[in-house]
Amino acid sequence: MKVTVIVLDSVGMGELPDAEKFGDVGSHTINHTLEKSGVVLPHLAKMGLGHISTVKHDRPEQVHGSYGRLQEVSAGKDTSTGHWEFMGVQLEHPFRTFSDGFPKEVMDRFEAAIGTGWLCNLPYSGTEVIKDYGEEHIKTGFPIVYTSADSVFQIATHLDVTPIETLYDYCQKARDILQGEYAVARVIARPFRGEFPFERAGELRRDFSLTPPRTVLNALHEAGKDVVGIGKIPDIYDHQGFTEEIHTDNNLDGIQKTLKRMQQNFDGLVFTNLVDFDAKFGHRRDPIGYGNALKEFDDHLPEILASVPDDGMLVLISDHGNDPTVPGTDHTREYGMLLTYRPGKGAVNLGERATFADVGATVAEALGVKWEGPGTSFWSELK
Ligand SMILES: O=P(O)(O)O[C@H]1O[C@H](CO)[C@@H](O)[C@H]1O
Ligand SMILES: [Mn+2]
Ligand SMILES: [Mn+2]
Repeated sequence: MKVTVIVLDSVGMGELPDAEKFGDVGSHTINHTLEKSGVVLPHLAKMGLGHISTVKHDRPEQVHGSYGRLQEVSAGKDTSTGHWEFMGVQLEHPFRTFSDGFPKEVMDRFEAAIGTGWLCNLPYSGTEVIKDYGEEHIKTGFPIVYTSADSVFQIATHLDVTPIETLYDYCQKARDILQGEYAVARVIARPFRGEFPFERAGELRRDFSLTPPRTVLNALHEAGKDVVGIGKIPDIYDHQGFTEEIHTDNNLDGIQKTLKRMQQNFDGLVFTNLVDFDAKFGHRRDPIGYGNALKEFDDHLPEILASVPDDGMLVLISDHGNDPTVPGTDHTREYGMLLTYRPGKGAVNLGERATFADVGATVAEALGVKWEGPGTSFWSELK
């Protein structure tokens, strides 16, 4: 049995009931992006996008997918929290964030471990931080450290100054330090290249995650299923539970590699993350670019649907919002997308799911694997 799950990173379906606690009242990534960009998504509409109760889009009478929206119960609105919950981990406490930068103790240990100084250590937008500190980095060779509203320790270096393997080594050293009371969800390598204002080398980005508790991916792996992670998926779960990892350079590359892998043999899960929606357009508050990226995905959807075998399943989900029309540059606390497709089966309204973990529970049941953790499977509604 072939199951494919694709995460459209940050494509939120409107504010969650607790959005106020996150300062995100009124956020609505999908509606605001479609409004601002004027883009229409005919193939996603045929899967039921406009039938999701919070979404404003055409609602064709005949849809061939099942649709709903996902509530996030974990305390957070970042990629790690969302993805871990998809696969059965509900976090009661948010990952620690460092809105004033990292404490002296941490930075002293980091400096001793890497043997050079460092720059910045503040919350920053990744494209701004290289403009403001890039030249100094080139002069001194000191890596640029920055964070955000997410639980991240990000290290930016120029490819001509710091070899990429050295940057990854800095990240591993930071990862070893940032445990226990300083346990950030991710340490992220953010290399850049070229001349001022510089360009980020997105294809060389690497995420060094905390190790998650046991997830559905471990259960699938133990049951002998194929578990193929595409894009940053294996990084997000600290490489736990995968039989295969496929790196991608951007959304289009992720779509093409997913298609290729879907068309080859496997028995289990192909699990893809498409991050450009978030990294290139959401955080950059670029609704036009965001709309075009959605259109690009929509253009390829017929080919993806045609690659789902008769007894297979496709699931499209999103891990948080990142409304490109609201102030700031951070994620927004929103419902996750839920669209599923099974060839020849009718369309079912899957309603509002109580937790992202329903996705993992459903994948496990579809593949005949026992999952003892959180989540309620909706597989019986799709059969
Ligand atoms: O501004 P850039 O570097 O894209 O960083 C963004 O990407 C990080 C990880 O997804 C987020 O925490 C946010 O800071
Ligand atoms: Mn994300
Ligand atoms: Mn992000």
